[in-house]
Amino acid sequence: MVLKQSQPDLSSEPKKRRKVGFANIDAGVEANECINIFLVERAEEVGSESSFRVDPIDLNQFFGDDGRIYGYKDLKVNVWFSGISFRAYADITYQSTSDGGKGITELIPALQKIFGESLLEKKDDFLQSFSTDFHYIRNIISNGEVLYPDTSKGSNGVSNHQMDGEAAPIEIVLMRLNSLPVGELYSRLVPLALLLVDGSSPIDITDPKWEIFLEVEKKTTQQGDTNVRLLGFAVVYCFYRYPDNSRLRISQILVLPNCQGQGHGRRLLEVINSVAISENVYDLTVEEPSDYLQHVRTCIDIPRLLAFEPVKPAVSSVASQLKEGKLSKRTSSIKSDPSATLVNTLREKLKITKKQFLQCWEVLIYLDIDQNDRNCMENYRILMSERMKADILGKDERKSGKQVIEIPNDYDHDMTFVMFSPPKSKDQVDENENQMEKNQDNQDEQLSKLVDERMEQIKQIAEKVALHS
Ligand SMILES: CC(=O)SCCNC(=O)CCNC(=O)[C@H](O)C(C)(C)COP(=O)(O)OP(=O)(O)OC[C@H]1O[C@@H](n2cnc3c(N)ncnc32)[C@H](O)[C@@H]1OP(=O)(O)O
Repeated sequence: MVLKQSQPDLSSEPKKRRKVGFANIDAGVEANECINIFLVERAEEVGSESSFRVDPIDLNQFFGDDGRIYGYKDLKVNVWFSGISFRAYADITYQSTSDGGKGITELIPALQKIFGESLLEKKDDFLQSFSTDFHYIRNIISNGEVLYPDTSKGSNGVSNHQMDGEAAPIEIVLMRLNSLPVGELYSRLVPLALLLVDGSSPIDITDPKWEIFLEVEKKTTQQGDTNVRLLGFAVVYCFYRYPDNSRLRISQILVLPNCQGQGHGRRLLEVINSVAISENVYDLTVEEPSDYLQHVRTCIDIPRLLAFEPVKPAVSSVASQLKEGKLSKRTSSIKSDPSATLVNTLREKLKITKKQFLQCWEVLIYLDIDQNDRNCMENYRILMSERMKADILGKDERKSGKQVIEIPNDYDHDMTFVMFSPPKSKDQVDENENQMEKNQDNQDEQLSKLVDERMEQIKQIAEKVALHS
């Protein structure tokens, strides 16, 4: 990487600081404001700010407690990340440095927290990596197990229709992470996970239970050479389940930012679903899915559920109750959950967990009702509200006297609830009831907002599913 100005000798800095006092305290600059990350696939793109710009979740988290960089005038950091070698190079420019009371932030160690050993020091080495590592991905996947396309044409439940009409064939290859070259590849991919997956951390690649699904695009050149480009990957852990089974958990899934929204994430998920079924694991879970991943996952699961014989009549029996009468006038709520038998069957056959099935269940009911029927939609909203309230409070809320109170926080005020069981003495109960009344209006408002958000999510999924069916 290049530091366009050499750093000053800091040995005389403490004296200077005393002289300027508080008047010139350096306000610093947010890392998010002065660092740009570009994903490039050719050496010629390096240096051009019109290259593909990555939109990281939050760069500030890698720069101290306040996310700010101190001691630079007109600092600009452009990081070039290669989609071929998965190496990085940082171009750092600034007018001058001076310690304005907060020191001078060391940039390289902070960038190394993100890019690790992938961050190359010399620009020439980085530029060369485009040619030296041109077949990096091709060489690595040559030992992998090809899961897609399925040569037996759909027998594992994954359709191969995506290949039709595509300029280049797509492959999904499964590999163990504890083999040396694959582990090294994963280490080079970690920066993408750190930048794009909220709260992610690198995994222990020596554990033999980690596997990686690599999705690639293969292009044959006019000279007959095959070029392989990585589109995305998913890291999956296989847990032991007593006594003789296992569970699969998707820990990280990522499609390269310049390839997102083109169906690659969906394809990866479909292949992992099919592996879970063919290996007959107990179930397939996803570790803290992001909202968008959850959206894509539900869009995939809805058609799978609709095609599964026992689901339709079970959904219709709940939906039919929404079609008649007014739910607001009922004294008791309707039984809207699917039966335990159905939940269990779906887990056994499709490997869908109960939690995920319940998410899909609400969409399935929505799809079964007439969305132009106002009465029906009002009933559906009441049902959703009851379900969400029960979810937050727990099903035996009244029996246990559990309550939800709103707690302010620095992040998302709307979404913070704390559940507590009130104390038993009379005074305490009275005080508690006062508190409850005070909170009641606010709670109803909060719940109504949550229901609105959920209804919007459901609507979007329903529209997508209708579009793809
Ligand atoms: C456990 C974790 O790792 S959580 C973190 C997840 N990863 C990240 O957030 C990293 C950054 N994001 C990504 O890498 C990607 O965006 C992913 C992995 C989340 C999704 O992959 P993508 O390739 O972008 O998604 P893909 O193109 O396959 O699907 C996109 C669209 O197809 C729709 N779709 C997919 N399958 C279906 C289907 N069967 N029926 C209807 N719609 C469908 C989706 O709803 C979505 O539509 P929309 O965006 O227009 O609403």
